[in-house]
Amino acid sequence: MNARIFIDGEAGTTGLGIAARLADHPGVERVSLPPDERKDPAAKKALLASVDIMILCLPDDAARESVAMAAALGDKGPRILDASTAHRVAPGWTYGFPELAKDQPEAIRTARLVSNPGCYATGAIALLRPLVDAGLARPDHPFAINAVSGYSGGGKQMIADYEGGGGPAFEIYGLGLEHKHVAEIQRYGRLERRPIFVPSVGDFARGMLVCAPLFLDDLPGKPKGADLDAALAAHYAGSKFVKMAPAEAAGKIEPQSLNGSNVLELRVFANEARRHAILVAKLDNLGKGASGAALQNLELMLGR
Ligand SMILES: NC(=O)C1=CN([C@@H]2O[C@H](COP(=O)(O)OP(=O)(O)OC[C@H]3O[C@@H](n4cnc5c(N)ncnc54)[C@H](OP(=O)(O)O)[C@@H]3O)[C@@H](O)[C@H]2O)C=CC1
Ligand SMILES: CC(=O)N[C@@H](CCC(=O)OP(=O)(O)O)C(=O)O
Repeated sequence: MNARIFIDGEAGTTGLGIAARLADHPGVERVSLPPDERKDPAAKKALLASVDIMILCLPDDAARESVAMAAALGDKGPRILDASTAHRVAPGWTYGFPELAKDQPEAIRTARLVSNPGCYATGAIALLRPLVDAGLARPDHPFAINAVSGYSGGGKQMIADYEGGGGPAFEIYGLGLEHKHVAEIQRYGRLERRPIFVPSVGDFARGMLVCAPLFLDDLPGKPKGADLDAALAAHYAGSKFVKMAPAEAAGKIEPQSLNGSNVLELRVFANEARRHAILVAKLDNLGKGASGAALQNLELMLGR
């Protein structure tokens, strides 16, 4: 029997991306509300009782409302995959980054409530968690992370601003040091110390780079760049979507080459003479950073 899937927020950037990925998807029947009822709580409530999995692609407050609506149905309510920030570090929710640890795919497969990771958080956790797990970085290491995203990361409003000619070529933001992704980076990166996170956005639609600079002599055992590369390679050996890539000799990297895919590439740029390294993650913010990751989680929730 086909699984009945409802995308709440299907008219938004992430929702449209998931809907496109689910078109003609085997074993899945997508159910929708008529456009004029998509924000009508009564219509939503009536639909939920007949849905197997609800995917939330909503602003945080609306996501919380939909979760409460499903919870009111008890066991008859759908399982939930939430793409918003609302539940990523909430008790009872399973973090939907299957590559986090060996047992994470099974945890996602059996969970009722799964949170889809943030786009920046995906890159940062992918780089840092294996180093902490391998003892190559202490959990209390003072990490700083900087990143750049395409403007689609800001959803419909930012897309409209940029495509209407209203966005700057480049801007750094989050300078209040309270970005919404820091909590999940800290929790799932296993970081005891809150990292400093500096995001930025550029005048291109999609694509993302997340960077973590490191002083190699500040790490336990004073590793070489190659040791960091080997630890990341060991963690992601056999992974379908997270891949190690060689650091470009030219010492530069652009953010858009993975657009349209669910691949996350990791690189270690190192200068052994200076004992400096920069870890770089590249992903499509709408792919492995949002809709692609959601599809990967949905497949696991469907037992595939
Ligand atoms: N864009 C990205 O790169 C990523 C986004 N996310 C997260 O996904 C979620 C959605 O983001 P994004 O797709 O970018 O946002 P958008 O602004 O593009 O889309 C949000 C959609 O939700 C709809 N909506 C708002 N309230 C309700 C409601 N009560 N019931 C039904 N629909 C509602 C909006 O309707 P209307 O069309 O009328 O405005 C809109 O279509 C957010 O929580 C975001 O943080 C996660 C990862 C990456
Ligand atoms: C460029 C831009 O504005 N990006 C968004 C993050 C993208 C996003 O929506 O992140 P979630 O996965 O947490 O939903 C921001 O910094 O708020």
